[in-house]
Amino acid sequence: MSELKEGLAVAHLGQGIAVEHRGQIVLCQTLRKLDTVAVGDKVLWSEAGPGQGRIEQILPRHSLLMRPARNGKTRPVAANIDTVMVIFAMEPHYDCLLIDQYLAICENSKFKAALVLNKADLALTEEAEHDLSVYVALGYPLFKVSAKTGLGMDQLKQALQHQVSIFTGQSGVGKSSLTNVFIPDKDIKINTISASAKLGRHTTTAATLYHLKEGGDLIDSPGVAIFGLADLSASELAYGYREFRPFIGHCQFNDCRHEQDKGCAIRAAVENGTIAASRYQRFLKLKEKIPLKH
Ligand SMILES: Nc1nc2c(ncn2[C@@H]2O[C@H](COP(=O)(O)OP(=O)(O)OP(=O)(O)O)[C@@H](O)[C@H]2O)c(=O)[nH]1
Ligand SMILES: [Zn+2]
Repeated sequence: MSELKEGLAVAHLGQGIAVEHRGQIVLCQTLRKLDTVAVGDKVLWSEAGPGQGRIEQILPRHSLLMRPARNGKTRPVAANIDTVMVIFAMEPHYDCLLIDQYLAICENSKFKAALVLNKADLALTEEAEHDLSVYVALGYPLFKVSAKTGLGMDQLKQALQHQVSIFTGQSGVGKSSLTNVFIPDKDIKINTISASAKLGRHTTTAATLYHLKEGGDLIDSPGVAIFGLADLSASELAYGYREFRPFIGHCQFNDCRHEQDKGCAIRAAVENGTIAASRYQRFLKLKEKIPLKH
C-alpha cells in the first residue's frame, strides 16, 4: 500500500469526496460506502492516480451532525463541528419551539450553540427581547446582526475564528445572505474544487467546508435546517434543556416523566422560579409533538 497522508474532507461530491491536502484538492473514493465520510472529517488517504486518492481511514471525530436520509435512517453530514450557529429573525417570526429543538440537539451532540438574530435592522418587540433574555440567562451567546446593513457582523466574524461552525435555522432567516458575506467568493471556490477534482464546473454538494479569510472554517450545508429530534429519547430531551440538569436524578421516582409526577424536582424548580416556565412548557410540548426514541 502506498504512503498514507492526512487530509481534510471539504466537499461531498456525487462522484467522490474532495479532500484537501497541503492546499491541493484530491478527489477521493472510499472503500466503505461514501456516505460514511462527512465534510469536516480528517482522513488518511493514499494516492490512486494523479489528483486521485482513496480514503483508507477516518480519524476520530469529536462531533458528528446527522441528518435524516431518504430511507428513514440518518446519515452523517458534517464532522468535527465546534459551534452550531442557530440563525433566526423577526421576519419570518422565530419559533422558540424550534430554537429549543436545535439547542437540545446541540446539547446532546457535543456542539456548542450560539444564537444569531439576523435582520436586526428590523424592530424587536418587547416580547422578543424577553425571549432572548431567557436564552442569554442560560449562557447561550447571542449575536444581533444584519447581513443587509452590516450591523454586528464584526462580532460574529470574531466568534467564527479558531473553530468550525455551521449555520442552521428555518427558511428565509438569511443563512445564505450571511454565508455570502463571510464567503463572498463561494462560487469561485466551489468551481475550483470541482475543477481540481476534474468534475467540471457547477458541481453541487450536500455540504462544503470553507476557510474564512479572517480565520476559522464554515461548513455550508443548504439542507441542514431539517435535522430533527427523532433520534433523542425523552431523557435526552430533558438533558437538552441545560437548566434542568442540576435537577435530573433528584425526582422522587426514577422513572419520573417530569410532567404531573409526584415529587418531580424539575417541576418544583419551575414552581419556585429557578427554571423559566416558558422553557418547561415547551419541553412538555416537544415531548408530545415529537416521536422520541424509547
Ligand atoms: N431586512 C433584512 N432582510 C434580510 C437580511 N438578511 C437577509 N434578508 C432577506 O431575507 C430573505 C431571505 O434570505 P436568505 O439569505 O435567502 O435566507 P435563507 O435562510 O438562506 O433561506 P433558505 O435558502 O430558504 O433557507 C431575502 O429576501 C434577504 O434579502 C437582513 O439583515 N435584514
Ligand atoms: Zn421529574
